Amino acid sequence: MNIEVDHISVTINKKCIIAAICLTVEPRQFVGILGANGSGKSTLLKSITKIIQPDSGSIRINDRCISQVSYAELAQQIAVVGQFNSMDVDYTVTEFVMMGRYPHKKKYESMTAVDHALVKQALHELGMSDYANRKVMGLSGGEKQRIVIARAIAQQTPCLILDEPTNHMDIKHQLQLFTMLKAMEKTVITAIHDMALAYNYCDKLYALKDGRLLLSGRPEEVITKENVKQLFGIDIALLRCEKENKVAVLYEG
Ligand SMILES: Nc1ncnc2c1ncn2[C@@H]1O[C@H](COP(=O)(O)OP(=O)(O)OP(=O)(O)O)[C@@H](O)[C@H]1O
Repeated sequence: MNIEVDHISVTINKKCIIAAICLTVEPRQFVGILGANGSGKSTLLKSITKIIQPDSGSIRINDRCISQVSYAELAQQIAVVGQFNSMDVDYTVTEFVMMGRYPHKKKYESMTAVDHALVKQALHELGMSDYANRKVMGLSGGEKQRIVIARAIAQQTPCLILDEPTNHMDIKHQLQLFTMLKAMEKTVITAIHDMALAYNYCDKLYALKDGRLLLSGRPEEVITKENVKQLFGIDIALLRCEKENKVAVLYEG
């Protein structure tokens, strides 16, 4: 799936939240959105998923203007993991993840063996198989986050849009999640605060500052000492681990 965001701006209560943002996402590209708290990452992602209507500019999905794509159709194309997810439901984990199959169903259409298999597979991929019959309400923060992602995976869309998906997750599950997302070869757009994950997993990064696009490019072009100072006002050092072909980011304050 390709996504083209062309000069979108969002104003809320007369305050400019994002201004003239442009973004191009190629099919199966893994794109990270960086930026300090309040820089506009969620607002940008909500605009792409039609939760917020920009005041100006346009968004095209597979060369179609998003205003012409219905919510039902959008849900078959894009699965969303929001920053805050309502989990106050009296569902089992399986019932919750099964909601990811709704966009593919007509009214009153029953779930099939294929739907059940996809839910089972998604739970397996997130390491949540043993929790299938547990109640959502009793899960820990990290476990809840993993079933929200499992629901998005079960939705079987070509594109995933995630707002800080590693929230509440321990380091092992963060790494597993990004390794899994990368291996899926879907189109992925994710807001992300962890610069090492962004550096090591993303194909392309966009960096926002005060609602404006400050930088874009490959991780090694965007995450530099100078750029991070400009974006976050902190000094970093990049440590290269040649054997693993990975980069660690040391925050120097
Ligand atoms: N409905 C709203 N009313 C007023 N201000 C809003 C509203 N929605 C967002 N904002 C403001 O817009 C700015 C950008 O918010 P947004 O959630 O997009 O930032 P973010 O980059 O995702 O931040 P974070 O890293 O903290 O999640 C913030 O200053 C926020 O307070």
